[in-house]
Order: sequence, then C-alpha cells, then structure tokens
Amino acid sequence: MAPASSLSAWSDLHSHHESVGKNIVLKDAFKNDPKRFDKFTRKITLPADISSGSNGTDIIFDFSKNLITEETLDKLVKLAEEAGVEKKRDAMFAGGKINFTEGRAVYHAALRNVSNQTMKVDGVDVMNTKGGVNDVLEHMRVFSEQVRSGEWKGYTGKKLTTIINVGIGGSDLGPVMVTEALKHYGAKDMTLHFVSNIDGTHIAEALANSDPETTLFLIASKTFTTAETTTNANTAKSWFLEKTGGKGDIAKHFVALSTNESEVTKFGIDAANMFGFESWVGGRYSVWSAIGLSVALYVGFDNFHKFLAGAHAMDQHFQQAPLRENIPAIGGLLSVWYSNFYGAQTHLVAPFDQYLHRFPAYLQQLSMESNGKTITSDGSPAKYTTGPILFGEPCTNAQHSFFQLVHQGTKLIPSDFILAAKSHNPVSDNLHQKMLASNYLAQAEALMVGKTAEEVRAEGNVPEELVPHKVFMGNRPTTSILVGGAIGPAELGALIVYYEHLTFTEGAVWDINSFDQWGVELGKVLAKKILKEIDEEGAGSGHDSSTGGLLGAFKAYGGF
Ligand SMILES: O=P(O)(O)OC[C@H]1O[C@@H](O)[C@H](O)[C@@H](O)[C@@H]1O
Repeated sequence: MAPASSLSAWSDLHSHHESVGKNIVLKDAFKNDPKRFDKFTRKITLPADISSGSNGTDIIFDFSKNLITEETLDKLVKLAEEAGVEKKRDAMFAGGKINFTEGRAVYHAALRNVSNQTMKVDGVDVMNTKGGVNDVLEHMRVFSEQVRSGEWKGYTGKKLTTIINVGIGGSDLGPVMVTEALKHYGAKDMTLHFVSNIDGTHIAEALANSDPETTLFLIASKTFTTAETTTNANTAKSWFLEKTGGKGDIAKHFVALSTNESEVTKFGIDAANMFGFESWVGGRYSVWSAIGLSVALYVGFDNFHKFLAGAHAMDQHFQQAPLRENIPAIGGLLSVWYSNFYGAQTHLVAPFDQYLHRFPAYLQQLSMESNGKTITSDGSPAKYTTGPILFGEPCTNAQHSFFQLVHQGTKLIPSDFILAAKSHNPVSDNLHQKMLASNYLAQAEALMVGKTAEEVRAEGNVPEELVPHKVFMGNRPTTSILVGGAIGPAELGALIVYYEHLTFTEGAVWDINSFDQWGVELGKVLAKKILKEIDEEGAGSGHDSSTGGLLGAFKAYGGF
C-alpha cells in the first residue's frame, strides 16, 4: 500500500483541519445540535447467553465529545477506504500473511472463533485440525476442570491451589490483566502469582509463601527462549526439586504454554503437559490462546469461553459493520485524526473501574508494540507520526494525580473513559458506584466545557492575579465507553478487541506492520554480551565511556 500522506484523503483532511477542525468548539457544537450525542454514539449488544446480566449487554461508545463534525467522519472514512483498511482487515480474517516482515498470518481471531467458522492458514483448517484451536481448547477445559475440582493432584495427593504463571510481555500482561479484571468470578481458594521480571525479587516473593505440594507452575512463553522466562522457570524448578527433596513430580506441577515443543521437552516438561498454539498468534494477542490457561483455571472454563465469545462478537462487528458504523474503526480513525492533524502524541485510557487497574498496562503493549514503528510497507520511513504513547491509570485515582496536566497542561491528550453501569460490589447502597459514575461524567464534561475567566470571576472572591491560573481552556476530546451492565468475561473480551482493532486500523492507515516487534531485539543482544562481561575481568570492551564506567562501578559496588 501507499504511505498515508500520499493519499488524497490525507491532503483533504489537512485542509479540513485548517478550515473546520481547528475551529470546532465542542460545547457550541452540542448547543447547536441537540442530536449530536445520537449522531456520534455507536452501540454493540452482546448476546444474552454470554452477557453478565440476564439480558444482552449493550456497550455504548460515545464519540460525540471528539473534535469532529459529520464531514470529518466522512473524510476519515474516505481515508480508511483509500488506505485499504477493509481490504487489510479482510486479508487478516482470511489468514493472509499480513505480518509481511515475518511472513506470518495474523490469526488470533481464530482463537475466539466460537461459532467455529472455517478459518484456514495455508489451506489448513486451523480450527479442526489435530492439535488445532478446538483441540487445545478441549485440553484447557479438561485440565482446568481437573485442577479446579481437585481431581488433578500434586505429588503428595493434595489439590493444587497456588498457580504461578511464569512469563513476560504478552505471556504475562494479558493473563494478569484478565485475572484481575475478572476477580469477581475467580476461585476463592486459589492464589495466583505472575512472575515476569528477571529481578530475582519477583520469583522470590512468589515462592516465599508457596507450598510445593500445592503449587502449579505455568511456564508461559510463545518461543520458550525468552531469557527472563527460562531463567525464572529454571529457578522455579530448582526450588521445587529442592523443597521436595527430589521427590516432587514435575509432570504434576509444571505445564508449558508454548509453540516450541522441542524447547519445552528440553526443559523437562512432558509434551503431554504442553498447551500449544501457532506462530500466527502474536505475543500481545495471545491471551485468547493457551497463554490464557491461568484465566481458565481461575475463573473456570465456562467463563473463559464467554470471554472468547465476547471477543468474537466484537470481531464480527469489526468484520461486518460499514466503516462509518464500525466502532473499532472509528476509534482508530480518531486516533489518526488527533495524531496526524492535531499533533497529539498521547492517548489516555482511564477505566473508572478498580478491577481494570491493569488494563492500561495491557493496552500499552498492544498499542505501542504494534504501532511504535517508523518504517512503512515499502521500507521507507513514515513522513508522519505513528503510534501514540498510551498511558493510563484507573479513576478516580488518576484524577488526584496526573489529571492536572490533562485539564490545564499544554498538550492535547485524547482520552477514553470506561465505566460499567453495574458494579460487582454495590456497597453502601451503591453510593460508591454513584460517586464513581458522577466522576466519569464530570471529567468528560469538565474537559470539554472548561471554565472561562469570566466564569472564574463570577464565582467571586478570586483575586485578579489568580484568575488565569483558575481558567480551564476546555475543548479537550474524550470518548466515553459505557458498559450497560457489569463487566463480566464477555464484556471484557469485547472491550479488549475494541482496542485490538482500533490499533489495527491505525496501523493499516499508517501503512506499517503492526505485527512484528524488531525494536525489542537490540537491547536483548547487548544485555547478553554485558552479562558475560560481568563475569569477566575488567569493565567490558567496546563500550562508550558511560556504559563502561557504569559497568565498572556496578561490579565494584556490587562485589562482582
Ligand atoms: O512469549 P515469549 O516468546 O516468551 O515472549 C514474550 C515477549 O517477549 C518480548 O520480547 C516480545 O517483545 C513480546 O512480544 C513477547 O510477548
């Protein structure tokens, strides 16, 4: 495809930004158009049998507080058409090798294809082939039910109630985020640990209070070669063997979630205890695969299946809805609008939901590892900015820390706010939930309407020199996402996939490969070299004076 800036819709959007976009005043747009909310709000309804409530859950995406007019949306849709977003989407769902730098299909949607439509890569039916998606799901079902019921026992006959997932990046962030988000559904007798960091503190703390007789280790690594994971896994194995006096049975306490059978068996895990997936599942899209085993163990397989089904519903919407109605496509196009035409550099996601406290961290990998790229499909550098810096924290907490900058700083920060209408914990007669909702609504309103100097003065008793400090410029865009029920497995699945396809749409417009991650390699290679140098005499070789100086100082101070 062509670089986005060479498309005629791109130049058209530039003129549109100059003549219209720059001058949009949101509060006036609402005054002038009582139907604005209806015009820019989209809704998806999840089927009743998978929803958290007894009726299907609506999820409302209110895009009306964004700096757009109907014409803007039309022009953004045109851009998507010219950039071939639909063609690229269809190629993804058809198993095409759209990860063109690694020659791979991008087929994580098959993992949540609960309606079992035919899905093929290289002519092979990935759903029903031996060892394919359905077989692995069945293995996950059987195993998770055995562990949860206590039928699967540890080497001394006890039920396994501590789960330690050892993995990093996509083999960690999804499982952590989802198990936290679905804690309400989690087994009350289970303790979960997620060990990712190579910092020995992480594994030491997880092992400190664990009993080898009741602990199950999930070694989660797509490649099974990631240094942090193999090192942590070996430390876990040594701990287990030492604590059990060599009597512990690895086969009962260690399973692998991976694509790499030979490394798994080399590590000492039986291939029968391996839950596989294929190279067409990117790490940051792998929570739907065997990597999600900790989720299935914790919330039960039925809930894991609902999680997949909610995701599938959003996949189908993304595949079928015309661009102007297509929720993730609109989200992605708005991101392009702000990044490339307003010069925005960031994207804030703030869930008004404590269970979603790891959601922004999860989205950071999804968005920034996917679209933190400079090179376009023809190998030339993009002449425009690409992936935004995504950040966030749950609210209301974030309001009391960095929201100062969002309200009054010099930067435009397009923000997403997420709220579920129903809380799993309606404590104090729902007082907390009402306060949470009032903040969710108030923040978006405040960011939009701002406060003028006249309004500040009208409050009275404000010394004139303080007036400018108390002014809020307003006109800051937000997208409000409202889940019309509680956030259960299906609702969570749909929310994640909204962001997956939003990210896809951005990357498709920017003409970059959203599915590789070469940018993480250089640091890994240098770390390997330096690790050796720590054990050798001297302060390494071939380094700049800063790196060499710090290496020497580390060795001296640390006694290495
Ligand atoms: O699952 P693996 O192979 O251990 O990889 C973990 C992570 O490793 C990182 O280096 C990659 O950038 C991530 O995409 C990946 O999720």
